Amino acid sequence: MDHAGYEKLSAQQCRDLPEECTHAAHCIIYAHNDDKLWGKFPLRAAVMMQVRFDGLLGFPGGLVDKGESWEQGLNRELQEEIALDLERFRVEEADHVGGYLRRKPRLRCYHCYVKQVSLQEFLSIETAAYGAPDYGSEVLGVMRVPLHTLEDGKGGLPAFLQNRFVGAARDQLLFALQTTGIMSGDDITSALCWDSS
Ligand SMILES: O=c1[nH]cnc2c1ncn2[C@@H]1O[C@H](COP(=O)(O)OP(=O)(O)O)[C@@H](O)[C@H]1O
Ligand SMILES: [Mn+2]
Ligand SMILES: [Mn+2]
Ligand SMILES: [Mn+2]
Repeated sequence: MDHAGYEKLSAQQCRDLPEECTHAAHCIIYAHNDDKLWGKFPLRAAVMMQVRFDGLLGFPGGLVDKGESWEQGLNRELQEEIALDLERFRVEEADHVGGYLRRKPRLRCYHCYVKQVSLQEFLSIETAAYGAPDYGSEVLGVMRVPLHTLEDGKGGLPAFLQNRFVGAARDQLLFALQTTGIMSGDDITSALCWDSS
């Protein structure tokens, strides 16, 4: 069991969930980034997160409505929240990497999708987000996750991970950073240093 009471499910296990399960789906959009902060600290990648209406950090996406497939619900939410150009960047079933299951107060699976784009495309998605229907209400800011660690061993990702995340978003971020190869397991463990200090 992951912390915060979620069970991590593989994509296949998600497909075996019972009928009564409700679903949410969120997407981790990222691009590899070879730039360096001050020519020194590799930025590694651009990974999109948002400041939500509830003050917590999360990924774009949301509840899948009745009658929608997970992908239909997610693409609708991405259009609402970041004005994603679905002609160019529609999220597909193949982008589904698994889910986080909660049994209480109701059975609900929080599906995680990961979509890689080029840095150029990422920039176009970012700028379009300010024109999204939900921008300024449900979505109060679009940001990139700092993936570097400063010399003090705390600035950058360690400090960022001290923020308040919604639901399983923090687990999903760490899972995606590792499975995409953006960061090694060791890098991630050291970024969690703050938790142990
Ligand atoms: O980024 C995320 N990762 C995992 N779960 C999330 C994330 N954002 C929100 N959730 C969870 O999913 C539920 C529905 O998501 P959201 O608040 O985005 O719905 P909406 O966009 O349809 O209003 C939230 O109540 C929260 O528990
Ligand atoms: Mn919604
Ligand atoms: Mn929404
Ligand atoms: Mn949402």
